[in-house]
Amino acid sequence: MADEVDDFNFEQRHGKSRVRVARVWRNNKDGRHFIVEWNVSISLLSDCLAAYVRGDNSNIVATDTIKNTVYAKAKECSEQLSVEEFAIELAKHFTSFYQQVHAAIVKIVEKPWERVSIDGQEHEHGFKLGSEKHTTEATVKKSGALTLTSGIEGLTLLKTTKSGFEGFVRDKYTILPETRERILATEVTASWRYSYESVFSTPRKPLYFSERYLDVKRALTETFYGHPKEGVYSASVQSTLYDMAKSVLNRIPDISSVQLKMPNLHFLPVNMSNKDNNIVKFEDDVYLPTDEPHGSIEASLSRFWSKL
Ligand SMILES: O=c1[nH]c(=O)c2[nH]c(=O)[nH]c2[nH]1
Repeated sequence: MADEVDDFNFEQRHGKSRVRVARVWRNNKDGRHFIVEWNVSISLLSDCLAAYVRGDNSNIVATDTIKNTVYAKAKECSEQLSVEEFAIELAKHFTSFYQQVHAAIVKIVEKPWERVSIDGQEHEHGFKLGSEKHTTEATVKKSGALTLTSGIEGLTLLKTTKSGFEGFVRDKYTILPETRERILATEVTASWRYSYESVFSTPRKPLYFSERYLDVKRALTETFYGHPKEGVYSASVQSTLYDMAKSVLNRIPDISSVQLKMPNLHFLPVNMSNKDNNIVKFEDDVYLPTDEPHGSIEASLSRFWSKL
């Protein structure tokens, strides 16, 4: 919200951050339970200039009310839904219920609770925490205009071979030897934008976006590792990142752009000797793992003809 006030430009938003909610659905027919745990942050763009410049709160939706709405809407969701659908539902509520709210931005991070299996049998109500997190951000305007992005945080991948780095710039400060044999490890942060531009045009299929999330994760990991036996050679983090981004856009038609951040988590060869002995001679076996410092490599890829 940009306003002109006292000869200044003024922009403001308010909301509630890190509202934590868990929702359980119980299937009384087969006894299976489902749980999600969400950390919700909401920002409202609203006409409430008077609160800032005159101490007049008459247009303010209290951030406490914003927080309560998260629990009320979670209660209302009688069927299991994706984190994206919940974000859109919340944002729609704020923009349609309050005349002074022009737009709502809802960000959610989902904790990766996964059903456990005991002796190969899926447990009805037992869950353990997985690793990577599913994120989303929905922005909804009063008109129903939507921008929807989703993401993965903390997808940590490693392969012990089929990676190298050669042919890079060599100058008076370069020490790094060229190699066709190294460990490749990274912690992927991905975000992608869906092409739906209105809350009225999103797919109605239950858990549609949860399925797309799994598709993206599969595209990223399969491309990183390659075939289970042969693998695939990586000439650099850059080249693997590009292949991963491309596979997301090639496999999932309703994603219009994807951004990947892939730090290069180094595994340094260990060579140790003193004046008498070679204690450890590196033979692609003993490494010093380190994440500090790490290479930082990021890029985004979008379709030419996406409606962005
Ligand atoms: O895959 C890599 N990309 C780089 O840009 C780089 N730089 C570096 O020192 N090692 C690597 N590895």
